[in-house]
Amino acid sequence: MTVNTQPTAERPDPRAYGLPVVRQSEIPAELRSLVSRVHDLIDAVANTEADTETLAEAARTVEGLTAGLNVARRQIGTMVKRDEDLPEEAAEFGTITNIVAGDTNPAAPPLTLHRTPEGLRGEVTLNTVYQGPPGLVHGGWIAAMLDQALGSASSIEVHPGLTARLEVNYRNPTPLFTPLEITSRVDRVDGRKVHVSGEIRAHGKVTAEGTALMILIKG
Ligand SMILES: CCCCCCCCCC(=O)SCCNC(=O)CCNC(=O)[C@H](O)C(C)(C)COP(=O)(O)OP(=O)(O)OC[C@H]1O[C@@H](n2cnc3c(N)ncnc32)[C@H](O)[C@@H]1OP(=O)(O)O
Repeated sequence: MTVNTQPTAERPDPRAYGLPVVRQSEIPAELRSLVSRVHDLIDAVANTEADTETLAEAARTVEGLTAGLNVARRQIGTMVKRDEDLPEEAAEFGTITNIVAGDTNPAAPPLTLHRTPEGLRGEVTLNTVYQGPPGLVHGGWIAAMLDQALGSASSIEVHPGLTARLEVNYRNPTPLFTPLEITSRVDRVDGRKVHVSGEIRAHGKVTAEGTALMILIKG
């Protein structure tokens, strides 16, 4: 595999690295439903003031469910192939349990990013699971969402890479329970170094800006 340093339709295939690949459209509706319900469960657990009997019963139930699901576990590094009507050679991949965007991760919001003429764009609304200061998104989570958006810009528009440096400017508080717009783009490509930038906006106002240096993975 060669590493391309200019925008290209070619993508490395994770199967060449021994990583299993699941097509996004083949994730069972039952699993998507479970992920969504556990996402809500995390929020309920984080905020419950139920009585101790209810809590103890819930803990027993969840323990039993966890044991049942652990009977069959995915291989670490399992990838999901996104179905965006792209030709096979331009297919996009992501880790299926990615904490920000993973299809099967109940702890992920999840953040879905789509191509635009300017780069990538996504929308997400966060609940108290992602809370830092009262009513506001945790700063580390803001950095995580920007890392994902900036890394995806490199991956989709140039080639997959790893974040070597990430800088975040927190311009305004980022509110919970508010649609957040996340945008990112590639600014410059210099050999294996890809310079990317992006923003988070609430009600059209920038709450955080990020710039990053991605280093393209070696082929
Ligand atoms: C599948 C799709 C996924 C899309 C979304 C993903 C979003 C999430 C992204 C992440 O969170 S990645 C996880 C967090 N990042 C890491 O764990 C990376 C840890 N660091 C490393 O593994 C290596 O340091 C790294 C791969 C970044 C670079 O090591 P290499 O050995 O491949 O690169 P090398 O040291 O040869 O440097 C290549 C060039 O980059 C430059 N460089 C490397 N690290 C740098 C740095 N930190 N700052 C500035 N420049 C840097 C280096 O000077 C050199 O420049 P020149 O070509 O001009 O000589």
